[in-house]
Amino acid sequence: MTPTLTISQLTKRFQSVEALKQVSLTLAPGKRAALLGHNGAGKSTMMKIILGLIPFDSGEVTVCGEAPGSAAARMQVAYLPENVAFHPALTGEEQIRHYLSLRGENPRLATELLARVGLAHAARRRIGTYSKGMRQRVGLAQSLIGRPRLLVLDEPTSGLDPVSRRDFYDLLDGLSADGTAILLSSHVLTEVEARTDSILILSGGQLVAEGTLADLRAQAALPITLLVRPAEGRAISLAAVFPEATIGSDGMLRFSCPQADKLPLLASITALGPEVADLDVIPPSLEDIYSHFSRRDGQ
Ligand SMILES: Nc1ncnc2c1ncn2[C@@H]1O[C@H](COP(=O)(O)OP(=O)(O)OP(=O)(O)O)[C@@H](O)[C@H]1O
Repeated sequence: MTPTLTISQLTKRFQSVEALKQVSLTLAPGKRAALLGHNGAGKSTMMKIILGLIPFDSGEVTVCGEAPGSAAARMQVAYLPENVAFHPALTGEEQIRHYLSLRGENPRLATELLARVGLAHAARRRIGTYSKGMRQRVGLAQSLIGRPRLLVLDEPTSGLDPVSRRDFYDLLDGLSADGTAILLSSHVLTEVEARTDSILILSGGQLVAEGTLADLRAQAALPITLLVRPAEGRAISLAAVFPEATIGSDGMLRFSCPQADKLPLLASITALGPEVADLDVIPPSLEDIYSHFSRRDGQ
């Protein structure tokens, strides 16, 4: 299948700053990728290059096989900025009708687009009366004009409450099921963990990690944590058996062990039978994994 987005050995400099260094990635139709990275990692620069807003120094970028910024590529790509601004006096319907007309499409499609993003009930209300989540939906409806094959979303859920976030990702699921590829940046690691197909981590302009969360977890090989609750009155005797564990103020024994040692350690803990009241296995969180990769080049 031809990738929707291909980036190969992309490098971009701003005077002395190397904002992107030899970045390569592909995004297939219908795939949702999350772009993570510290402030200044190069996320916006990459998005601007994909949209054709700024030139790059070397490498290759194609959007549906076309050069970014070309008329053919622009027909296939849509962008939702983080803080999308609309004229407050326009209704949602007027806003979308206007942009449909600019794009040479039938303005009547506005009703369908607004219904698609769950705004049918408010289509004739002024945008000035909308909540932030509703404005994001207008932005998404606007970005769907012309059925783009690639959606570039800059922190699309920032400022949204958990329910609005979930609804927003539900919308993206529907679009990706229709074959739209989605590249979104976010700082909310837990939501991208559950709602995207792959995670891309930029650090200092380099793509330092790429894959599913399971891939990244395996690559990072971070230790897992085991939390053991001793049975009543057994904390001291249990701690004596496992000097490597630390005892928290809550009386729990905490183990940090490499993945490879997990099963043997579990076996030795469960072998103690009634000495142990409960046990939790806590894998490294996405934050742990993200920090691991982000720090690799000393950031
Ligand atoms: N027009 C510019 N002129 C000079 N330097 C720039 C310009 N645009 C970006 N940079 C630099 O390029 C690097 C990458 O910036 P970029 O905006 O892509 O980061 P980002 O990952 O989007 O950060 P944030 O999360 O803060 O938005 C930074 O060091 C930034 O200062």
